[in-house]
Amino acid sequence: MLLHFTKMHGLGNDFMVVDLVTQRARLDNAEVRRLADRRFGIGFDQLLVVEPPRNPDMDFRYRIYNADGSEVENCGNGARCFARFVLDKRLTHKHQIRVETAGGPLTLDVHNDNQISVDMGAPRFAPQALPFDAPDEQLTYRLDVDGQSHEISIASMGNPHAVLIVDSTEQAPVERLGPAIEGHPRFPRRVNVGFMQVISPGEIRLRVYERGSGETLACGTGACAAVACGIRRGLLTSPVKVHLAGGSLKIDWDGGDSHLIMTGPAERVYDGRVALR
Ligand SMILES: N[C@H](CCC[C@H](N)C(=O)O)C(=O)O
Repeated sequence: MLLHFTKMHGLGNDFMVVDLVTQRARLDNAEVRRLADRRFGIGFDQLLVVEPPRNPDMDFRYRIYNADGSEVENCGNGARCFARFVLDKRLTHKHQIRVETAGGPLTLDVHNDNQISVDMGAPRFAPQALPFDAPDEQLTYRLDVDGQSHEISIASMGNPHAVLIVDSTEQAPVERLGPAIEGHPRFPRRVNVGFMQVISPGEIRLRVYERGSGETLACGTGACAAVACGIRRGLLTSPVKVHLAGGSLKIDWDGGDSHLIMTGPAERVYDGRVALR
């Protein structure tokens, strides 16, 4: 069977996007891992799947799979590419698109200047929302990693994030601490790990070691989680510009239960077809 797909990226966080509204295919974890391989397959950080909604109030169901085959709750850069894809493929003509994800509903707004805003819902900080093993909700936690104690903040954007503050993202020990925290036993479903350098109350640099994919050039939900934790700790004030290796995002959040809005680009690279096993 030949599966049509579009290769896309959001600030270098790259995706294989598949329309399972007009196509039918079964993609199990092993097949996702094979397709994710950058030599034996197509190569991507995440696979994004467009399906008909289960909730009639929604336009689509949006499913996300990491390169390791794990299905996850949300992908922010992917949400912007999702909006661009369903319009390009004429699966909708709407410029405000409602999608259901395993992490909750998202609203995608496609602007005329090619930027796309995503209403990511309200960040959640309760440990059980991630899940994270902690007795109660705090602004920061101590986490012992390989005999060293690190201060972290946590947030859920539907998917789990740990955020560390670093003096310099360039010097941050991402290769060592990223995987050690991603698989830390206090995160039973693993965790995305953000390394945030505060430049000013309205500007940060960020690197993210992503759960199930490793360090990526950008992480949309990671940018949202880092800004939410920074605002909550009084280090940042909305709006915040987030500089990532692949480019910049704008995050607006008024705190509390208000919804966080992420704005940035989405690019199409090529259309392809791949033979499924
Ligand atoms: N690795 C993430 C999913 C992709 C998130 C990222 N690519 C984004 O743009 O939000 C997780 O396991 O929760």
